[in-house]
Amino acid sequence: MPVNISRIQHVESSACFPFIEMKNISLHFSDHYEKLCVLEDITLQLYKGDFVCVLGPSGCGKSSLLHVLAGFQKPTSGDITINGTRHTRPNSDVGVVFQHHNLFPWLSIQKNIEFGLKMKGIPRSERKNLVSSYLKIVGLEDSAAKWPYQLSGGMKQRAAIARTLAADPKVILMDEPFSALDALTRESMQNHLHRIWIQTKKCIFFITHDVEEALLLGTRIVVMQPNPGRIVVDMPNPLPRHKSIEENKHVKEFNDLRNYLISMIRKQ
Ligand SMILES: Nc1ncnc2c1ncn2[C@@H]1O[C@H](COP(=O)(O)OP(=O)(O)OP(=O)(O)O)[C@@H](O)[C@H]1O
Repeated sequence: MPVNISRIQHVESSACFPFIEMKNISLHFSDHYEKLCVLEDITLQLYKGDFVCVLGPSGCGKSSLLHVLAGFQKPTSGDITINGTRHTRPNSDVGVVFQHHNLFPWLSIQKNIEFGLKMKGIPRSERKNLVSSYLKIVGLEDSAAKWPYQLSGGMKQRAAIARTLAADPKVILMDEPFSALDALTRESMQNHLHRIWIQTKKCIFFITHDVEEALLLGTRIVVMQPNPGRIVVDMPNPLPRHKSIEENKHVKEFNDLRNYLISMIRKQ
């Protein structure tokens, strides 16, 4: 069935109650010479189980929006609520995975994943069980005792994802987490993340420059435009979620959707 692009634009998510809501977010920076509108009047709702992929040209404000959502950056105006409570600073509801893993080099992989659980005061036996289950989810059961320097780039990023998952955040923010990886590792990481999302149904907010990656992973796709940074597309991804990434690449609509999204990214 051909994709009716006009029908899928700006469709509301089927779930009825957003558990993260960004309302009229603006972010301005100014110096002596000019005022820069990095984000202008952004309203976005995230629902449980959403995998939102954010695309847009360089400098359109994707990372800035993530920083505001993480609580790292105070917006100039607007509000964020999580489960109805105002969100103003970094906290354990929001986990972040960056482009470069930030594992502690002095701790084994197991201890890295355990770190947040220990901070939360979770008893040792429970910690052990949780760490093994997260190691299994990211496919690193055999690397528990290794040190970060002994792992490949993709394995380190998987360990960083496990560490974030272990803290049980309500939403995981990812800022181009695979962009430093080679093409093959990247493909394998996409499969891992797809499986992790199927297993955990965590809400994920994922920034990428790669339109295909967004189509293969996202349940929703958001496109931003610069000057000022704003959302121009917020659409559900019509590709079937039960299919594997490999199968979806061969679905007929895949190319139409990719071309549509590329045209929206380029449109000024
Ligand atoms: N602290 C800051 N002070 C001034 N300007 C800033 C600051 N942080 C970001 N900017 C500006 O905000 C704009 C958006 O930057 P941002 O990093 O959010 O874009 P992006 O879409 O993530 O870009 P990229 O895809 O290249 O990573 C840029 O013009 C950037 O120079």
